[in-house]
Order: sequence, then C-alpha cells, then structure tokens
Amino acid sequence: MDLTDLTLFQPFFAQLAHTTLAPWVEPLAVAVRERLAARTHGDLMRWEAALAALPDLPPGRVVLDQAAVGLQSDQVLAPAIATHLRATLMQLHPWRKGPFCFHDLHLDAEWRSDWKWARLADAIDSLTGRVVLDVGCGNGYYAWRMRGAGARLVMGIDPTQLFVCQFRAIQHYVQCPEVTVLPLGIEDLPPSLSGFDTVFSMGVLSHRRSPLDHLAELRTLLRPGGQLVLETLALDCAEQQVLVPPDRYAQMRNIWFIPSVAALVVWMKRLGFQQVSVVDVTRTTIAEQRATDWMHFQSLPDHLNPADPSRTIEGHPAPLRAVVIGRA
Ligand SMILES: Nc1ncnc2c1ncn2[C@@H]1O[C@H](C[S@+](CC[C@H]([NH3+])C(=O)[O-])CC(=O)[O-])[C@@H](O)[C@H]1O
Repeated sequence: MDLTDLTLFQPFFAQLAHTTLAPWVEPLAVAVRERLAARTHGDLMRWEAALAALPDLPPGRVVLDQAAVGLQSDQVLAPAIATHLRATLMQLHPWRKGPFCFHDLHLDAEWRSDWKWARLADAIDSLTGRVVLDVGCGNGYYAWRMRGAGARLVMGIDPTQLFVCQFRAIQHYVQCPEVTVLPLGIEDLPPSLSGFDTVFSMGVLSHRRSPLDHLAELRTLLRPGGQLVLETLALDCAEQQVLVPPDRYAQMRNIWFIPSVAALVVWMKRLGFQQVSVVDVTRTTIAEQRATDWMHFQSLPDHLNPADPSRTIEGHPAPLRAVVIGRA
C-alpha cells in the first residue's frame, strides 16, 4: 500500500462528489498530493510494508458503534494468524487511540477513546445523514464512531503519517469508503472549503499557537447552522483565565494555551458561534490514559506529580478536558 498513491483516497472522493462539497474534491486531492510531495516521514516505507503484510482474516461483523471498533465474531483466530497480525500491527506502534478489535485480538490503545465518545455522543446534534469533518483525527478512531452514529461521510484530517497508516490498517479490514483520513493539517485545507454539517476539533486547540484563529477557521468550515464540537484541555475555574505554560505541560512541548471553560465559552461567542454550551468537563484519569501492550512509551501516570496527582510534574493543574458545542 502506497500512501502517496492518490487512488487510495478515490473511493472517498467519489462519495464526496455526490455532496454539496463536490467543488472541493479536486482541490483536496491537490492538497494531499502537495503535502505528500513536500514531506514524507522517514519511516513511511516501513509502515507501508507493514500494511502490505497484513494477513487475510476470516470474515466478521464490522462494528463501528461499540467501544472496540473493528471486526467482531465468536471466532478464535488461528495462532499463526494472530501472531502474524499482532506483529504486523505492532510495526505501527505507538497506538495512542482505540480500542480496536480483530475477532478475539483486542488492541488496547494508550487512550480509552470510547470514554470520551460516550461523554459527548448524546449531547451533540444527531450525526445521521451528516457530512462530518474531524480535524486532527489521529488514527481515525472517532471517525469510525461518527460513521457508526449514522454520519453519511466522515473526512478526518491528520498530518501525522503514522496515524494515517494506522487508519489504513483498520480500513483494510473494515472496507468502508464513506470514511477516510487524509494526511493533511488544517493549514493544508483549500482556503475556501466550507459546507460540513458537523466539524469536530478534539485535542487540537491547545496545540495551536493562535487558538482564536483556529476557532475562526473551524467556523468557516461549517455550513450555516452546522455544529462545532470542540474538545480541549481546559482549566476548571469560573473566571476567564488562560494558562500559557512557560515550558512543558505534562511533558508535552507543544501546549500553548489552556483556557478556563469560561474563557472558551466567551471565545466561541466572540467568534460568532450561536447556542454555545458546555456539555462535559472531566479530569483525565490514569485509567483513561496509560501505557499498554500497544503503547510502550511513558503516559499520564508518569507525567503527574507522584506526591500530588492533582498537579503535573511541572506543577500545573493536572489535565482536565472540556467539550463545548456551538452552531455556525
Ligand atoms: N496542523 C494540524 N492540523 C490538524 N491536526 C494536527 C495538526 N498538528 C497536529 N495535529 C494532530 O492533532 C492530533 C492531536 S491528539 C487528538 C487526537 C484526536 N482528535 C482525539 O481527540 O483523540 C491530542 C490528544 O491526544 O489529546 C494529533 O493526532 C496530531 O497529529
């Protein structure tokens, strides 16, 4: 499988061509081509070799509406196939988002991403029949859940090519042309792109150096009346406050702005979102984010102060995440 081969994305583009977003099919294809021409990761060929080596599996039920996305059945995979599948998927380590399942092989990722989905799924506009954009979608775990919740089409974008390869591994077995992950950052999208029914930005805002511009960009991507689902690191305080960590935050180098929930609401209203509401505020626990067999690196338990887990090891408030929705 060659990620730079645009025919990989054609089945999705063919579906998009039947929507009001049809005028952007060609500009999106050009954006993917230009992004991949400009930079491919040094490990891309190794990841592509892993994708090419994925074993055939017995048929199963495609499951997109339960915690573990993938192929389900009562079958126990033959030991040789299970070993081969595990080793091949491990070539795409670290698996940060999940869980996924391949018959009886369970891929337990660093994050219990299903928990976040459960916190927001019933609070947002129904996705049935909607054309959805997921900005910074990672390996596409949520894109599958959005399709499982009835979305007509889901376009994820993420510039991290490993995550795009992880998506292709799942797509290899799920075979659903209505869902894709394009190897793009938000800055690579055609400037006039607009018309999505729902746009998700989850875990991205605090990585942006210009968070208000990020919110404004998200608004232009929506059709009038479309819904933004914003999930981000936040501070638990009633006043408008913003933490700009002087250095790392929970060991992450690229955290710029962590607003209070109150500040987030004001930012969204100032940028013209209507019916802004906070649907969830939850502290991230070490049960939700932790190292597993599929993610061997350090994780949240290593990034909290052992003497006071309400603080990061740098002394900041420990991670708390808010989900805020609003309409364009
Ligand atoms: N310029 C960019 N444009 C778009 N995406 C970007 C950019 N730069 C980095 N990313 C991507 O943004 C994602 C942030 S993670 C959230 C994943 C998922 N949404 C989740 O909610 O679990 C953070 C977290 O785990 O909280 C990564 O996949 C990056 O590659």
